[in-house]
Amino acid sequence: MAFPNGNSKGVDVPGEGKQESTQQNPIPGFTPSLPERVGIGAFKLLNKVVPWYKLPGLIGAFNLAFLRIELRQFNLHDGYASTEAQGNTQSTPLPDDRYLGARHSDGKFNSLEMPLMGCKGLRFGRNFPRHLCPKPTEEELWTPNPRMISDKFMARRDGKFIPATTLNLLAAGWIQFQIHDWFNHVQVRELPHPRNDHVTDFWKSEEKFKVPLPEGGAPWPHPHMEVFRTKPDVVRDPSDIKCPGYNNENTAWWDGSQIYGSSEEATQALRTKLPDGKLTLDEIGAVSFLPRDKDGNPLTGFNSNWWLGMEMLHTLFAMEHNAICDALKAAYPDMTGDQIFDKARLVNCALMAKIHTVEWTPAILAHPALKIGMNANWWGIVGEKLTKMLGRISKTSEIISGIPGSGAEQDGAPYSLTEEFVSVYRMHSLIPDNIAFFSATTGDHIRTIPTADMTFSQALDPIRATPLTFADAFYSFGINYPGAITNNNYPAFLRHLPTPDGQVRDLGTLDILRDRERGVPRYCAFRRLLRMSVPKTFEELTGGNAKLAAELREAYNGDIELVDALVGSHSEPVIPGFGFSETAFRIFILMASRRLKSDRFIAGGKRGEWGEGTYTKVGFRWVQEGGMAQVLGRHFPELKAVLEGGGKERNVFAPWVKLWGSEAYKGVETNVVV
Ligand code: HEM
Repeated sequence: MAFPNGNSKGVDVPGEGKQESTQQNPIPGFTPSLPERVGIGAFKLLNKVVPWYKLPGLIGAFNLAFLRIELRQFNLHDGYASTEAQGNTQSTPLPDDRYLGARHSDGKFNSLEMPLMGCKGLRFGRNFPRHLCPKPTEEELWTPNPRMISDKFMARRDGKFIPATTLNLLAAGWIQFQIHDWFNHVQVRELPHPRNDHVTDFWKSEEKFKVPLPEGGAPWPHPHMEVFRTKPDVVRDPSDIKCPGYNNENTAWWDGSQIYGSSEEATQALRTKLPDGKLTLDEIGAVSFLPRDKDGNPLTGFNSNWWLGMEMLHTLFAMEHNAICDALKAAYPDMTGDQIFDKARLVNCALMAKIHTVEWTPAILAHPALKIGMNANWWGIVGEKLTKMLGRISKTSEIISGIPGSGAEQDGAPYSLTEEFVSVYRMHSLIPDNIAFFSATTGDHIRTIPTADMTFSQALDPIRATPLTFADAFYSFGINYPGAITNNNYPAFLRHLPTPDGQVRDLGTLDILRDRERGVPRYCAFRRLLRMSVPKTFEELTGGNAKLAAELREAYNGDIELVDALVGSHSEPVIPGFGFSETAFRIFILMASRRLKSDRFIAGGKRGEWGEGTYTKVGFRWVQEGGMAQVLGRHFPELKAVLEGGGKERNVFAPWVKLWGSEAYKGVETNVVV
C-alpha cells in the first residue's frame, strides 16, 4: 500500500511546505541564526558517533537545545492554509482592557495581533507539512485491522500489569489532567445523553465508524464496535478536502482551562457569587468537594474521561486557586473580585506549568541532560538561585535565563497544539487495573479497588466510603505504580469502556484508529519526517527483540512501513531512564517549550507580562517558590511528614517513601512493590 507521507524510503523532506499560506503571513518566518546553524551542524556530526543521551549531562542538554532549534525550523506547521483564521485587531477587537493583563477564558487575546490564536475551536496544527498528512483512504484506515492490533499489542497478557517503577500513580493522573487543559477533539455530533430518548438516534447515525472485529479476536458483545468519527472543520480552502482540519474544543494555551473552562460563560458559572475571586467548592464538614450538577457530574472546566485521579487533581487545584485568592485579598484588600480571580488564575496556571516543567518531566524522562534542560527551560542555565537573586541576567536568551520572561515568539507558525502531539500523549497504559489504598496516617491497607469502579459517576466512591480521605488517596497514589508505556499494557477496563455518552470503546483500537483517521504518519514516515534514522527491518525496529519482531511482521503483513506510530513507539528500545520512546520525545521537546514560549503571560510580551507587574508581588513569589509538595502539604497537612520524609531532592512524581516500613504492605494484592 502506498502512503503519501514520506513512504518513498529514505526521502527526507525537511521543512517542506512550512508556509503554505496564500495570504500575507503576519508571523515572521523562522530561520536559525548563523551560530545556531553552526551549532546544529556540529551536534549532527557528533551524533553520528555519539547520540545525545550518551554525552555528559551538560553537553547533552546543549545538544537538545540545538535539536529543538532544528525542530522549530522544520516541524511547526499551521492547520490552516492561511493565517486569516487567527483573526486580527479589526475582526476581533479587544472588548475590555482587562484582557491586556488577564487570561480570556475563550483563549482569545493571548496574542494581541492575532487574537484568535490558540482559542477554543481553532484547528489542531501539524508537526509535518499538511500535504504529507492527508485523510486516509478506506483501505489505509483499516489496514491492518485496528482491533487486531489492540488485541495483539495493547491487551495486558494474561492480565499481567507491567509497572513503571520509577514513577508513582500521581504522575499518570497529572499528565491526563494536563492534556485536558491543552486539547480534546470534537466528535461528529453533540452526543445525546443516555437518559434521553434520542440515544437510539446515535445508533442510526451515519457519522460513525463500524470497526470490523477480527476473526478469533477477543470477545466483543456486539457485531461491530461503533464509534463517532472525528468532526472535520468546514472546508475553507481546497487543501482542506485532502487534509481536513480538526478543531480543538479546549483552548490550546496552558491556561488551566480544565479547571476554569474554555469560555467566559463557563468560567463565570464556576465562580462564587461573592467578590472574592474564588471557585465554588462544596464544603462538607472540613472537606472540600467539587460541586455537582443535577445528574451528579462534577462542575469544573473539563469533566470528560473522569475518574478518581481527575477528581483529586481538579479538587486540589481548585483549592489552590482559592488559597491564592485568600493570600491576594490579605495583601491587597482593595482588589475587586474580578481582579483577585484574574491574578489567582494567572498564578495557578503558571504554577502548574512550572510543576510540569521542573518536576513531572524530569520524573518521566529521568536522564541527566533532561534534568538540566527542563530546569533551564524555567530558570535558564544560570539556575534557580541566581535567577531568584538577580532576576533575568539575559533579557531575551531562553538558554541563559529560561523561557519565562524571554519574550513570546511563534517561530514561523501560529500557535496551536498538533495532531502528532495528541498522538504521542496516548498513554492509556499508565492506568492500572487496580489501586491499593492505604491510610496516610497509619499506613494500614484500607482496600484494593478496581480502577473501573472509580470512573465517571463512580469517581468519588472510594472517598465516600469512609474511612478513606483525600489525603489517603494522595498517599496511595504516591506509593502505587502506574503502568509502563509499552506494548501489552492497556488495562482491561479501558479495552471495554462504556462512556456516559452511550458509546462503548476499546481505547487500544481507538488510539490506532484516531491517528490513522487524522492523518498522523505511521512510525517509519513519522521518524523520517523528524529526520531520525528509519529501521529497515523489524529486528532493527525492536532493537534485536526477535520475538516481538516476528509478531510485528505477522501483524503488519511483513510491511514495516505500515507499523502504526504508537505501536512502533512502544516497540523501539527505550533510552535508559526514559518513560517513553525517543520518537515521541522529539515531538515532546519541541512542543513542551512551545507551550511556554508562545504564551504572552509566561514568555512575556511587549507589556512585560511575566513578573510582579502583572502577577503581583505575592502572586509571583507564589509561583517561583511553589511546587507540587507545597501544594499537597498546604491542603493536606497529614501528608507533610511523608513528603518531607523523601528529602528535598526527591521528585514528588517518583514513588514516595513508605513511612511504616514494608510490614503494612505485605500480603496485600497491590501494585505497590514491597
Ligand atoms: C481512567 C482513565 C482514562 C479514561 C477513562 C480515558 C478515556 C478516554 C476516552 C473515552 C477517550 C476518547 C477516545 C476516542 O474516541 O477517540 C480518550 C482519549 C484520549 N486520552 Fe484518555 N482516558 C484515560 C486516561 C488517560 C491518560 C492517563 C492519558 C495520558 C495522557 C490519556 C490520554 C488521552 C489522549 C491523548 C486522548 C486523545 C484525545 C483527543 O482525541 O483529542 N488518557 N481517553
